[in-house]
Amino acid sequence: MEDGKPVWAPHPTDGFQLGTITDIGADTLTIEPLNQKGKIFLAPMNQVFPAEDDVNKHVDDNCSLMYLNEATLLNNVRVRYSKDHIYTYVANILIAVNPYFDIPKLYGPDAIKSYQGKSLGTLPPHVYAIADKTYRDMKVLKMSQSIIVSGESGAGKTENTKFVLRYLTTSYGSGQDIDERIVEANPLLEAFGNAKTVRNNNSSRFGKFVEIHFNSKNAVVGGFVSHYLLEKSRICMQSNEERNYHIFYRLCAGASEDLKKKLHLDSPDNFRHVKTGALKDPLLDDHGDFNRMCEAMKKIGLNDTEKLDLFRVVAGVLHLGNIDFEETGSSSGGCVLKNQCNDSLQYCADLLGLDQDDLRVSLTTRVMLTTAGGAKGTVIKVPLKVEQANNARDALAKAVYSRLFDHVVKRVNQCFPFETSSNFIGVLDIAGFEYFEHNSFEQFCINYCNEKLQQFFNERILKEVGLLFTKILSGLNVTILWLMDKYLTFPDLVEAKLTGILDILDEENRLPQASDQHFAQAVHSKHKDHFRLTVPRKSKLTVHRTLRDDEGFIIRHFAGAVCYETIRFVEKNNDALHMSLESLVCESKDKFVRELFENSNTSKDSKQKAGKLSFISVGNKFKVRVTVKGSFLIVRKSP
Ligand SMILES: Nc1ncnc2c1ncn2[C@@H]1O[C@H](COP(=O)(O)OP(=O)(O)OP(=O)(O)O)[C@@H](O)[C@H]1O
Repeated sequence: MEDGKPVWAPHPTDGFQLGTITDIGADTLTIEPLNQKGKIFLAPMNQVFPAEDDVNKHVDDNCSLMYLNEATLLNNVRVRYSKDHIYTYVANILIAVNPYFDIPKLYGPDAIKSYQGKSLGTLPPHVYAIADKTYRDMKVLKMSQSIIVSGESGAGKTENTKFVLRYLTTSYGSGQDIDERIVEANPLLEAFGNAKTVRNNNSSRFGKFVEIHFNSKNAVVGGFVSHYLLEKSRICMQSNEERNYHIFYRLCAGASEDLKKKLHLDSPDNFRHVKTGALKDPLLDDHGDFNRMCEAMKKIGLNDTEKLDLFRVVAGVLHLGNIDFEETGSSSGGCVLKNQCNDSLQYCADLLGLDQDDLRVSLTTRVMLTTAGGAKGTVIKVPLKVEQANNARDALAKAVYSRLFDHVVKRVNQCFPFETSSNFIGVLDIAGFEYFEHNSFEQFCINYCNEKLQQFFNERILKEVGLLFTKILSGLNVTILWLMDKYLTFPDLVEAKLTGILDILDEENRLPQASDQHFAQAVHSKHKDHFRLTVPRKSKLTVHRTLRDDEGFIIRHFAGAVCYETIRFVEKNNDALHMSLESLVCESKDKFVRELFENSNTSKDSKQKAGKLSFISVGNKFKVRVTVKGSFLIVRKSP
């Protein structure tokens, strides 16, 4: 840092502020802010960085800055964002800042045309440039390529994913129906898999990997969508300012009177599974979105019967949620349906093709086969307590809706079939990093996936840079030492066999007296001195400091520390549906519902046969291995 020249020094809210150094201490520097003369402050020496000569000038590529440090990189992105240049390169990685408004002409047909066949850097940074580079790499290298879109929730991942798909199908499509279908599949997927959250009115609550397939002449021939881990807990419960999946509200708002009558639908206020969250949002147009979704369904080739099948099951889940139980008061314990729920039971049973009485019995009892004593293999019906029946009802709702979502994705895939393909371009868009005042199992799973992706990113980039350095420095006697311990400690905390948080939780689920408190205690005792884990009372926020050690834990993620409240972790980690309910839906009179549960292997599970409510771990389904080749796109929320 040169004498008298401006530097970037830490700022409590803005990240960094410009100032000059007025004094130098042993470990600190005295800084005088440029815009607040005389208001000097001390800053740690390693957090003060040299500034560019002209801080208002910006460059397309962060690598072209004279000084490369956190402050200059951020400032460049900020200056560009203020001029509506939302994209910035870091070599062949693209940073995108969410503008939250439509920037005129940024994505129009002319823009698409202008980026076709152009090398990265020829034109201003753009998501189209990344898409085109990926396409050219696929063509030249004759290898499939992938783009990873990463960023916190609401950063713009899904929007940019859609721009990539639109660009590739428009530029390199075969000009047939299929190009449009690949793009039009999104409104349908989003209707069933997206929801309003505190951070994003259209938040993806599932991960997807969209492949666009090309023939030997490098023209689009079809597509394929893989989906991961729909957030099931949302189907039965949402926090105050959030909503359930869009489709529930859209159907209530947009269905014709005739359809509403058929499905016994009225306002969402009348359905337990949707009324817990925010019902109305002035920015959401459920009626209009219903019509847009129906239009998209038509474009991708869904007929009226298929549409009705989907809507029928959605309505069935809504009515199921309205079934309530009360104690029988008899000595055998158990519960019965409340009288006022008989209509809901009937509607749910009719819409899902179930026998009303069978549904009633399956919700309030579970079937067990005796395994010891008396006549082994005798079927007995065990009455459920109110809480157990509530859990059974919610487990059924989650199972039916998630099977429906699987079907939607499968049906979407049938809309752009291809017989053979030479290569594909894949775009990975997973639910983004989340951090709220209260964070639960859902945030833990989502953030874990994001952490894995970040880890892959770090390893890949460091490896590439390492190889480059090794090449440059070969011949010189230099050892390259990578300080990666901070990244490497994450997997053993979460994934390690037996001692990782996911295995500790599974172990808890298997205990006869499983409890959230015991789980949290086990996490702390097994990772007492782990760099990434600490107890809630060490949080910087008062709200977390009130939690006891057995009520939560803090994980230091790559994107910041998050305090997880462990209440209901055990319950949320269990995906099992008891045998009576599973067999009931598997044998539905309704062909569509029956098919949703085809290949349902849980019904054949031996533990289920023994009559136990088996445990199916949700957390374990999140254990991921990311092995992708290709380009990166990092999206950021606007400052
Ligand atoms: N490039 C853009 N231009 C205009 N608006 C945008 C752009 N990117 C994002 N937005 C706005 O921001 C909202 C949130 O973006 P998006 O849904 O893509 O976020 P996300 O990163 O996928 O979030 P999540 O992880 O919650 O799914 C969009 O609904 C849109 O209104």
